[in-house]
Amino acid sequence: MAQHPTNADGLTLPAVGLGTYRLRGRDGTRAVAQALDLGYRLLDSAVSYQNEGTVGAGVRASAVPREDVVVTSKLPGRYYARADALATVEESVARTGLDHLDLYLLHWPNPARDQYVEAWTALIEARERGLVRAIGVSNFLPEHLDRLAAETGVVPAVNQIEMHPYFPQPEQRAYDAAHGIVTQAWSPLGRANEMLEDPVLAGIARDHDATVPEIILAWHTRLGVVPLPKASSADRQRQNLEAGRVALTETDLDTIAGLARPDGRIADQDPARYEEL
Ligand SMILES: NC(=O)C1=CN([C@@H]2O[C@H](COP(=O)(O)OP(=O)(O)OC[C@H]3O[C@@H](n4cnc5c(N)ncnc54)[C@H](OP(=O)(O)O)[C@@H]3O)[C@@H](O)[C@H]2O)C=CC1
Ligand SMILES: O=C(O)C(=O)[C@@H](O)[C@H](O)C(=O)CO
Repeated sequence: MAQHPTNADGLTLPAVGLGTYRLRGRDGTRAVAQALDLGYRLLDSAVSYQNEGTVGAGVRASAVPREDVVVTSKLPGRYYARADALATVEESVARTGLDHLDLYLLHWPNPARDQYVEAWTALIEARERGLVRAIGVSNFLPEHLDRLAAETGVVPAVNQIEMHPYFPQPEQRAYDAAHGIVTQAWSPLGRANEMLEDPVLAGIARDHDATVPEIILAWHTRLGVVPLPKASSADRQRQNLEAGRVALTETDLDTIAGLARPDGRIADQDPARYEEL
């Protein structure tokens, strides 16, 4: 499977990860363990998903060695004060039942509260203490990333953003690439909205004898982005993991670029204004 080496944190990410929003409880644990046994090596959780325990249990239940798995969680904005942030990272580690987490992200910049630099310094400390191996952010815009670099000198390893054919985010991706930040895509399948019925994508899928989700995830991979599709069943998990086998043409890429919509977000969550605590 293709690898996307990140910056100085030294983490190596696989081409596709597993989203876990709404995977909870015993079914969630089974879905996570099944995904690992099918070949997934990157799991995306968050304090807000209330499933770090489920994800950790899935890691322990699978046959895959712990050190081969990149387990991710995210810090919610209500814990951005330094002491809260460090205690929350410790709680995340404890909830997973693992020795450490591999990647920990600030979930949203929440710029009106102006606490994300303080939270970032806490994540730097958490990394120094060995609680997490690598640190990054999610939903950060260039102005937020510029501040982290200017005020702490530490550039995030990862920026996890909404990205799918209706909202392809070329400027943010270019910024991330120019600064050595790996872009991960959340809701890469548009959370199974009408995009999965898009006639243009369906046409490309027919040309490649593939499904629309495979075309979409192959597009992410081709653009150097790590998509994090959430899927429960083995069939969908396998399909998504293997999507990179589809070799899109330059014409396909141009056609998909034409699907971008000015209001293409799946919800009203512009990180310049949106707050999630
Ligand atoms: N950082 C952030 O702010 C955010 C991060 N995320 C992360 O990104 C992950 C993915 O985003 P999410 O919002 O879950 O949405 P996705 O775009 O991953 O879509 C998930 C939906 O697509 C369905 N699906 C998955 N694979 C297929 C397939 N091959 N064919 C048909 N349908 C399919 C799933 O079905 P089923 O339910 O049957 O599995 C589910 O209904 C999250 O789980 C979370 O980890 C998400 C939102 C915000
Ligand atoms: O799922 C996440 O990671 C989020 O950040 C949430 O905002 C999610 O996108 C959502 O829809 C909450 O209503």
